[in-house]
Amino acid sequence: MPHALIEELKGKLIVSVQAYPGEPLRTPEIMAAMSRACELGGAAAIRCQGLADIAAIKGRVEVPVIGLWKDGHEGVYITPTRRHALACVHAGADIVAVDATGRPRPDGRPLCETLDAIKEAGAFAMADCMTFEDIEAAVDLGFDLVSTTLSHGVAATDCTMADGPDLELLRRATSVFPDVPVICEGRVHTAEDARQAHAAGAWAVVVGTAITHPTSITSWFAEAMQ
Ligand SMILES: CC(=O)N[C@H](C=O)[C@@H](O)[C@H](O)[C@H](O)COP(=O)(O)O
Repeated sequence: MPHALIEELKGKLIVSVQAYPGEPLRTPEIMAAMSRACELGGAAAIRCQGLADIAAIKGRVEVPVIGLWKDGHEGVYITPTRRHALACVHAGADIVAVDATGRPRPDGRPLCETLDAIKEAGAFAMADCMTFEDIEAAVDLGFDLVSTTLSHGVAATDCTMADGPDLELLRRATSVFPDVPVICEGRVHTAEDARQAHAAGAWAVVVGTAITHPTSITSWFAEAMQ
């Protein structure tokens, strides 16, 4: 039986509030204001990037904060080491999201060390996965939540509105692990995508770009009028 904080997320929408390096909205104050706006709209948790954003958002919303730290942009870059994960906990993350793929980690240390450190620090751990095998391994290790986050392997901002979530991976994971909180994340671009992910058994659905990345959303509309 998952902890009450994870249980509270069941059937809910989580919003990912992130701006990328060099973008106009990339300041903690703006990310915190946007997070509060999403909370008012019904977000059951906020997923966010970077220590300053985690701290600012934690101070602004009541709902749980899923924190991560992106360091680099190739290979394992989402909370790549134990040090990054502990810093996210200390910044205020209730749940820490980490890259849980089998790819080499920058410090050469095993993923289980990061997981243990998060748990010892009193937080929960979310496994950002690429494949079904990643999900299996993360369940075996004892992650509190597993997610389809990395299944497409391309930057969220490089997608078009027509790209949808990986429902096939989601369905396989929820049928093999019916008791594990499996999160659908990545390319949930429409309310219909979210409905389908929910119907496919997602414990919760994370929406980022389609709610909180106005540059991408604007380009989708502009391109539709070409
Ligand atoms: C692949 C990667 O680095 N994903 C990141 C993880 O935090 C974010 O850039 C995404 O916005 C997030 O996963 C939500 O996905 P979408 O923006 O597609 O709703």
